[in-house]
Amino acid sequence: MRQGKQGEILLVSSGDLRLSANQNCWPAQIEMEEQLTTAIENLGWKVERAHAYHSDKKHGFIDSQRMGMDIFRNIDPNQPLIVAESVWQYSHHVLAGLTTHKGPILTVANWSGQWPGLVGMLNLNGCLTKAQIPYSTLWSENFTDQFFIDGLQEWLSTGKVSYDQSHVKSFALNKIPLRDDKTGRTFARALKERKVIMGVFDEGCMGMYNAIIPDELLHKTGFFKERLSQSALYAAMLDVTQEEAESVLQWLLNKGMTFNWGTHEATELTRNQTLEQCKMYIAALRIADDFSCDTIGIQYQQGLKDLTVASDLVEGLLNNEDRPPVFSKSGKELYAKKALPHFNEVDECAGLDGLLTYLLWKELGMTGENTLHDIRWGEHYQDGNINGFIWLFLISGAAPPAHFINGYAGASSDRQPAMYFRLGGGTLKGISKPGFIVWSRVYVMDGKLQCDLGVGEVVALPVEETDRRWNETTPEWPIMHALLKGVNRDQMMARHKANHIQVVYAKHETGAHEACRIKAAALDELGIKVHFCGDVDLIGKRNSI
Ligand SMILES: C[C@H](O)[C@@H](O)[C@@H](O)C(=O)CO
Repeated sequence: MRQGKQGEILLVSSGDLRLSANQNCWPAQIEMEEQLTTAIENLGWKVERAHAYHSDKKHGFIDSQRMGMDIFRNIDPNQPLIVAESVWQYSHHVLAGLTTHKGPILTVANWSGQWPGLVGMLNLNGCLTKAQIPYSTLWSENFTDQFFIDGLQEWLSTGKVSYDQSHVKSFALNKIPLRDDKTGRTFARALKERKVIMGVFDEGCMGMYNAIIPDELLHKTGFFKERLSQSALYAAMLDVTQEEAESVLQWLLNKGMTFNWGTHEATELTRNQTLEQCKMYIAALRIADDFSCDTIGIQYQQGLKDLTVASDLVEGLLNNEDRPPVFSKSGKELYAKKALPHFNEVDECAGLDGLLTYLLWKELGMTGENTLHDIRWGEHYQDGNINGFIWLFLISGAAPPAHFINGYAGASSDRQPAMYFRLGGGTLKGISKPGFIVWSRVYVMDGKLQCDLGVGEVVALPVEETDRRWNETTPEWPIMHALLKGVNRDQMMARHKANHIQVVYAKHETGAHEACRIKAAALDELGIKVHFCGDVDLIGKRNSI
């Protein structure tokens, strides 16, 4: 073990498992580390990188759990340590080492949308929270702004950063109208009594320890996992006929959806890749039906990615009520006229939330199509109508067409970026329509299931601004421009315990507040500790939904 030096900060950076992603994103990491190092040195400290650049791999990320463990074995566990992120990373690469690290831990990301670095850091924060490892977290555009410097200074001198969390209100300590409370609780009691099945196609995705709900916690909510295998999904795909796949595709074409097909499999989306996705869509519904699943999650990123095309088109369709009909081998229509809520990247926290929301919204007489997005980035935006911090919610491939401006006709399928998705497959992409949403996140903290939720507004930005935001991030993925009511950027970043955020539309603003209160009561009834975030009208108009 290397003995730490006084006044020295250790720096580690976790990366992807995929060599192509690590190589592609490495220049952004170098730039970020240089800026971060300058900021730390300006405050009189030295920075020592705890692992070197690999000249053979052509990047300097930790790219496996074992590598992370070995690096942590060789450092002084009492030294202050920064995990610096500017790319999407697998948290388990560093989680093992961080579990035994005793010195102060700070996670830092650059405020950039270029690669999912903020997303990677938020995932690590969720994992550290679930693992009950103390940490602080900071973010910055160029590492010279006052918020960042003050936070860094505080961390260097006390080992902690304090945040303004005045936007958070405990559900338990606040009253909501009796009627909303009753509606939420009655719904939740019925769900818990019937019990529901969450079909998990290979648990755990890309090191997202935070996304796995321990069975002991989950069972208390009335949710139970059916552990399914992606091998079975692939086998079931082989059983789907070409005609069945063609009829799904034809249905989508009839709805006016655009497929940006080319011919070069390695870099372009092809018609064959889309048909393979249509087979996966049919196979997923058949397996879900075999096991009577109420919701399913396909992991894709490990295992299935080496065999077949991306699952995104499938995921977006499953999350939509109006979707191509699928029949069992005996001719029964499966999940007719219903969504089969899908949790991307087998994020079980999103699965619990997604199903509950879908069913509750139906009960309240609304359409409950919902999805998770990554919290990818955001910037202040101002024009004649809008003046606020507009988050860029983006997910790696799919959102339900019901969320998009012009539905299916506003949706397109673009080839998944080759550095993440070697075998291609298309996304289900569109621009989320303006309107009011309830946002939420279920997470594990202090050994308990907890949930943050609030009200937001999706805004329509001018085409050029949407395109600019897409071009600054990943233009192949679906986008939502969201304004979160009463929560500023730094409050959100300090508080949020996951890379993902769940979103569902309400009919109008008062309806969103009412639905948010009812959902909070339902979650509370399931035994989940609930926190309102930002401006949620706790008194509200009744019967506004
Ligand atoms: C393709 C990438 O790995 C994505 O899967 C990643 O950015 C995420 O979406 C993480 O939630």
